[in-house]
Amino acid sequence: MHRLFHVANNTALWVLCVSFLALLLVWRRRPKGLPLPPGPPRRFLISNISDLPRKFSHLGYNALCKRYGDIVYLDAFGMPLVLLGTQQAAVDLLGRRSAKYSDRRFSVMADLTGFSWFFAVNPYGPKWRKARRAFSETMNPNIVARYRPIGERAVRRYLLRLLEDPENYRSNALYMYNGTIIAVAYGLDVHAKSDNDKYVKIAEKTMKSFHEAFGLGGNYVHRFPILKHLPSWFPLAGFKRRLPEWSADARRLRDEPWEAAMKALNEGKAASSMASVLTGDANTEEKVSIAKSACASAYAAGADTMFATFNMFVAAMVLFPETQRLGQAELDSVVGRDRLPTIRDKAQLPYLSALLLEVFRWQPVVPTGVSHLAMEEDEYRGYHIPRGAVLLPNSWAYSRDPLVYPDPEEFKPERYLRNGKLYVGEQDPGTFVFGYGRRVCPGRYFAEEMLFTTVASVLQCFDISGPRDKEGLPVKFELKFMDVSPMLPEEFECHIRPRSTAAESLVRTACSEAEVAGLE
Ligand code: HEM
Repeated sequence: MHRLFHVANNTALWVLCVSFLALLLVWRRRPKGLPLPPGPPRRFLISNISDLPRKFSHLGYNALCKRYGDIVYLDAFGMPLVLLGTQQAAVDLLGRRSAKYSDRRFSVMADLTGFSWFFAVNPYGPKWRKARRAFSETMNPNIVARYRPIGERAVRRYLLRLLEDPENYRSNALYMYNGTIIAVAYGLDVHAKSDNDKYVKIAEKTMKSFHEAFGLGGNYVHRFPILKHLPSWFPLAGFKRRLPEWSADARRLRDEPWEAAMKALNEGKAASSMASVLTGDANTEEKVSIAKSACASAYAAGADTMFATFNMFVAAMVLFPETQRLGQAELDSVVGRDRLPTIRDKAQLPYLSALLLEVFRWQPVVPTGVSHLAMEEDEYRGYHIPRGAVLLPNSWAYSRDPLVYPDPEEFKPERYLRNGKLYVGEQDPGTFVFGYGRRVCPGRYFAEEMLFTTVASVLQCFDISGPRDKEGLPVKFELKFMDVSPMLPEEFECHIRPRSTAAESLVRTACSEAEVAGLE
């Protein structure tokens, strides 16, 4: 009796197990009979929510890919997520099949706040296409050359600030990139004593609101758009109480600098800018709105990313002083010590060009890239990718591929050099740090020029060093990062001093406000 009960019990268990496995297989098989990519098992009610990393998601996603494979499937409360663990998978899908993967996740927050002028968050469609076209018209490699004087002037002012206020090198750098984008987008010259300074403040405040709205607070609404119907007094509806402030900020950044640019244009005082190019054609309400979107998007996507990259450069110079010395030696022999370098020197500065490439790779500032949405179902390496799946690249993981980048944690500009010449080949970090396909960063040409000018000018005139002990000797320190987007290094002890009295006087001469004002 006891034995019979045992057998019956075992049989029941087997039947249960087999049915469960069959169910699982049916569940994971999709229309074409293909399975979904592998991934951690989904849990009852919470699907894969507990598998999603809470912090530094590039590390968590990388760990999942190491465990399950190049592409990994997760279910976030019904939203399919596909992690792309290798650069090959990202290029194959987001790049080569970009016709299928150029959408963005619908953002209810963009509509609620009015941030839908930021075309980076727009779904793939006519609105995005028009804004992107307008943006690219004013940011292609030929046009970018027109903005060089703006970038050079901003860098010169920054050098002066480094001399006079080296402790605040970070906040001054942020001001430099903010001001540069405002000048490029609207032709408004921004410096502390000018009236235009207020546009930097508007832009900073607006981006704070943007991150609040699209970050943690607004996240629930992204996931469950139905929450937008909650009354504002409801406990989970804190985002609703903030909406008026976020919307006002979104409007201000889109409208106020644009209006100032139009006024300057009408008075014949405007410098060449994105606005001055786009306004020529902006003869309907729709075209004006597109032009405003393109200009404000430049600020929203451009200033923080350049600022973050510059901070990674400073950290690299502190941690790898030999590369700093080699960069300076190249500058001394090619540019000399009597003038500042410009982008026109780049072709003669292979080591410095390689150094900037290595900054992009060593710590990608958008480590998980920007997600793309599948516009139709697809098949990849025998797996089914459902329509509406969110595809997440992982630039950080690609930058750590030891087959492409041996010793990936080391900062080695020489990776990109052959016989003293720049040789990028398959190692080009630009193929992942700026994203993919139809959504690839349209500001990259400008970013590369501006960052090159900053890096070369700072190294020409200053020595950068890190923490020291009581005897003044360098001490080792561990670089830590802030879990923000774009990613930033945590603040660390950093000393920035002129390389010589000659370098100091070069900065003062080149940067005197009078000369700066007459640069154009
Ligand atoms: C080092 C600096 C920069 C980095 C690392 C960077 C990186 C990126 C990345 C990863 C994307 C997403 C691409 C994708 O969806 O696959 C992106 C998009 C974008 N970037 Fe950049 N970017 C930088 C500088 C800039 C600058 C200076 C501007 C403007 C002048 C800019 C404007 C944009 C815009 C407008 C988009 C949205 C494109 C779209 O959705 O169609 N970026 N960028």
